[in-house]
Amino acid sequence: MTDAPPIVRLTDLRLDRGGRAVLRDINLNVPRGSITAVLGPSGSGKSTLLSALTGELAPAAGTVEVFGQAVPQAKRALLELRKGIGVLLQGNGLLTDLTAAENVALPLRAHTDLPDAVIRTLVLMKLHAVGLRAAADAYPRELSGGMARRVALARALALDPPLMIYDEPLTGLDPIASGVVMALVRRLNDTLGLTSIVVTHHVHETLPIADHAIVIANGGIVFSGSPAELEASSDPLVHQFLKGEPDGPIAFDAAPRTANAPETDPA
Ligand SMILES: Nc1ncnc2c1ncn2[C@@H]1O[C@H](COP(=O)(O)OP(=O)(O)OP(=O)(O)O)[C@@H](O)[C@H]1O
Repeated sequence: MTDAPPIVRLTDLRLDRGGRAVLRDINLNVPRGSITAVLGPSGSGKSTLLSALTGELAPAAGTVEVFGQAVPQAKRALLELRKGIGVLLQGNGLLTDLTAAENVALPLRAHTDLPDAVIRTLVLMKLHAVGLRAAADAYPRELSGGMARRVALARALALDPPLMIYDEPLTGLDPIASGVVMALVRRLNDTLGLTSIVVTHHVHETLPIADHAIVIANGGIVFSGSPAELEASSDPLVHQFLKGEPDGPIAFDAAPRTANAPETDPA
């Protein structure tokens, strides 16, 4: 795992939103086969970082490489790259008037010319992988929140992407469903030979399945290491984040919104 080139490599990356730097000096290698947890408080820039991986947001400085190549700006090349990235977005995004199977089939219909029978077989395989083959003909309203999340996961896996990105996969799930989803993330990663990036503020549910963790706060990476190192860290920033304390070196919700405001000043 460590000798192979990284699936994602971020070098001296700066990302701007609304005319100001949200993240700066970001350096990160995501090794093939690993699960990396990207942690950080609300508004710290986790979604912004994901946007750079999928090419929605171009770097203001530095580079983003995925599968060994710089993320392209040209639309066609970008679409090609994105086929290799499965994204599980917050809130599932399932179409309510389609069954679970029809939802999972959507990327296959959009990106392949496979005959219906083959698509049906592939869809059932994906649903089986998330433990929901029996729910193929159910509509989203007939599924629990956790089941719907797993259908969305099957859909994200439809095109066999080597890289999976999870954006807050546990939002709205109870502790049991959360445990099921996180165990599934680990199992799919290992059995399908994937590489996974999990963006979340659900630290305690995510660390047990992660190989590597980074914490984003105050515009940069304030920790990078193993989950055990994270939990043992005595860094006040990390401590404040892990304990969810409102007062400390992380300026919660204090980022100025205007383009010209100084970036470190509390609002
Ligand atoms: N389109 C935009 N225009 C201007 N500012 C933006 C835009 N999108 C995000 N931001 C700002 O960038 C910062 C980082 O936002 P981002 O959504 O990446 O954080 P996050 O860590 O994903 O938060 P959350 O956990 O709440 O989803 C915030 O200060 C936010 O207000």
